[in-house]
Amino acid sequence: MGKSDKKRILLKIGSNVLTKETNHISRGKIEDIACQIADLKGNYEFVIVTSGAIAVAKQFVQLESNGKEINVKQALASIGQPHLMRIYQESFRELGLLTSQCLLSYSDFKKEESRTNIKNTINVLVKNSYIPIINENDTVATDEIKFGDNDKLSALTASLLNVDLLIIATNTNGIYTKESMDSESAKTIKETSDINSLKNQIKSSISLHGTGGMTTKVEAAEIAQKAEIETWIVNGLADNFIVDAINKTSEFTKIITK
Ligand SMILES: Nc1ncnc2c1ncn2[C@@H]1O[C@H](COP(=O)(O)OP(=O)(O)O)[C@@H](O)[C@H]1O
Ligand SMILES: N[C@@H](CCC(=O)OP(=O)(O)O)C(=O)O
Repeated sequence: MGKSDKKRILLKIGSNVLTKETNHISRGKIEDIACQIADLKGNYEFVIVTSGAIAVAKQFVQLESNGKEINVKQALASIGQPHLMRIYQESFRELGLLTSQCLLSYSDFKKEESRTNIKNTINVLVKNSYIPIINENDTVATDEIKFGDNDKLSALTASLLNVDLLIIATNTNGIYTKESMDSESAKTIKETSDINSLKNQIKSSISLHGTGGMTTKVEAAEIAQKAEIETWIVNGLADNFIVDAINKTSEFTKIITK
């Protein structure tokens, strides 16, 4: 089953966007995303990779540890994921948008049969107007929680589905030049195809709920570029950030194909 005439966007939403940099998941942000998808659905179809399961659980539970931090995070993800999906489902349904959940792990991308199944399942969902909402299967995926690889997951999914565009929503106006990053007027790198030059601009800082920082986003862009997919790194904290990026009325980083 092939793609429709609509442009397919893989939208990755980071924990900081979903919490609007607080300790609580923001229903308002999820509603903002739903509104934009409803506005754009005539011309675009969306597949979402969302973080936030751990962040949503942390807001109402503290777990006794068995000594390994990673197991606590996995347990938190297991508690938070159904809550996260409930908020997506309720907010999207208000606007007539249908949602579904897919939990994936890296090993799934290594097996040809699993790759085919992921592709076919998502194509059936999208063809039937369901928006697949993907997260890492954190119960089995320890590396993901350690390295913040929902960025990588989004790039692998984008490549597998051969989407037209990968949008990574984070808490900055894209990638800033290294020297301007901590100043009042951080300067966004607007467009480049040069991944190595971007790697030189990265600082080691990571935001409140984030995991991989900008490093994993640039690595994701590299994976997408190899699959000839353009990546946009946009500020998901702003209202209407997808529509504004498409209309070129916001500042963000475009990593174009070679
Ligand atoms: N050159 C750069 N430009 C912008 N942000 C950068 C840069 N280098 C490092 N960062 C850090 O990357 C963070 C975004 O990644 P992360 O905290 O993992 O968020 P997310 O939850 O969206 O994945 C920014 O808040 C910033 O601290
Ligand atoms: N699977 C985890 C994702 C953690 C993660 O990668 O976070 P982020 O760096 O905000 O994309 C969760 O849902 O909490």
